Amino acid sequence: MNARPPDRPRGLYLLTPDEPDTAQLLARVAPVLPHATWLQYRNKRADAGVRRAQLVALLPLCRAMGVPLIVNDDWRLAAELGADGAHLGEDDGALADARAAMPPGTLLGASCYDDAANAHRAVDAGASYIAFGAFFPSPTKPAARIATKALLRDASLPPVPRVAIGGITPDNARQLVAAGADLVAVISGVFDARHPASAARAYRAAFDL
Ligand SMILES: Cc1ncc(COP(=O)(O)OP(=O)(O)O)c(N)n1
Ligand SMILES: Cc1nc(C(=O)O)sc1CCOP(=O)(O)O
Ligand SMILES: [Mg+2]
Repeated sequence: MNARPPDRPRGLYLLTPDEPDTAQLLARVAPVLPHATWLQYRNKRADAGVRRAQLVALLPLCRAMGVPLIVNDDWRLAAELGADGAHLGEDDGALADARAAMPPGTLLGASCYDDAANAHRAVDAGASYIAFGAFFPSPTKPAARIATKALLRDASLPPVPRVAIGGITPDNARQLVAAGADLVAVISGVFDARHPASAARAYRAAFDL
């Protein structure tokens, strides 16, 4: 039995592509944003100045659409710019430091990869959601560890939203939702699609939203 609290966020957790041009980034994000529950700003190639400028540009768009904006890797930048959250992986610093420094209610996500023990540690340190993956081979991160759906079904996981990531397509999303994913986190399945807005809508449909 996998009873899901009714107040948990659900749907598409969209991550931005490594787009170097800020105007182009906005042009790519704007049409898909109405279908996203959360947006994560992630750019692994841009320097600090570009990342800051891109976040400053994305914030009003997200505010206008009512979509929380979460910053990958850098909780200090998230706090400084007043973003809605930060997402930290194993190389991104201590969750407890981020939780202590960020305003109450700020979203704080933790990459837990393929291990439920990471999720317990993360929530103990202040994470407000947990992410597992990769569930399928990821075009964006081909070397990602592979996670199994049993993780999402684990009844002993802490009671916070469960995010699935890695190679998720509109077609394979339903099996993760059925296993217990509250959100599916996606880059290439939306931004490399021929019709990104249609693809984003299709993920929502996997949740019957
Ligand atoms: C929702 C979500 N889940 C996992 C990740 C991966 O974080 P990390 O392992 O730190 O890798 P990078 O994204 O920084 O390359 C994520 N960003 N978001
Ligand atoms: C950023 C990231 N983290 C992963 C993990 O397993 O922790 S997989 C991944 C890439 C997600 O992109 P796509 O939707 O294109 O596969
Ligand atoms: Mg990271």
